[in-house]
Amino acid sequence: MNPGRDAAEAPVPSPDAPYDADRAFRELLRGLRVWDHPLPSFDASQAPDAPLPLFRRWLREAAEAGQPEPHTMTLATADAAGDPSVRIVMLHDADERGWHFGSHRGSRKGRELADRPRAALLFYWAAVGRQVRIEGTVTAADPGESAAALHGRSTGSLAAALVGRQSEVLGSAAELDRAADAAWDRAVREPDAPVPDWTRYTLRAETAEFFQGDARRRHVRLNYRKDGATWRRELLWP
Ligand SMILES: Cc1cc2nc3c(=O)[nH]c(=O)nc-3n(C[C@H](O)[C@H](O)[C@H](O)COP(=O)(O)O)c2cc1C
Repeated sequence: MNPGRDAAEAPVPSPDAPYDADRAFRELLRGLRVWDHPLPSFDASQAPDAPLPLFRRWLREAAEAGQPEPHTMTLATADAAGDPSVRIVMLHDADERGWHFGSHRGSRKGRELADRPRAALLFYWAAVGRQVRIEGTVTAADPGESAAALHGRSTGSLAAALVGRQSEVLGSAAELDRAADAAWDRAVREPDAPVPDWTRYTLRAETAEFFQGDARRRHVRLNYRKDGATWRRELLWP
């Protein structure tokens, strides 16, 4: 194994020195890098008038560059007191109506969105050094559209939705095993099984920011802001 430059420069710990977990962790962090591989350039002056085509292009380029799971995104919501929470969800579609995802109405995020239908999405695609932030208002689709969207997805997605009770406290792993097995059997047997709690949500963007990372930290940030029927574009300091 080649120890590399960092290892060669690291002080050799005495065999009697106690293991310092804090220090080891800090050194691990310091040894990690971002933007240390060739990245695409981004000419913001050539960007389209609206964020959707650019988003679609960047997602495709992230997938082509080998970014694992580029269609997963961080969804931030807030409760009625304004306390934030985040989690990963899957992007089901992005079109003129907005960015679509699915979840349980009774989950923490579902309850937060019912109280306060505002959210932020974040995509980070390390393979291309790109980040996209989208903010806006979220609407819940009606039961018919939600059901159609769920039943158009895989058996695994239906089985996961059928398990239900998302974000409730789980009594034991065995309880989940039984529920998951029953849900899977039902999803196979009944591909149109109803899941009334499962909801398709759509975030209508009001701002969308595209960040292109650069090895020399000369990052490009292009922000789109909705202004009536059109989008305003502005560069931001990195
Ligand atoms: C890769 C990945 C994809 C996920 N996709 C979804 C999803 O599409 N919908 C969903 O409700 N939860 C999804 N989850 C689970 C959420 O991150 C989260 O644990 C769950 O929705 C409960 O969140 P909440 O308690 O904040 O409501 C996904 C998790 C991961 C790691």
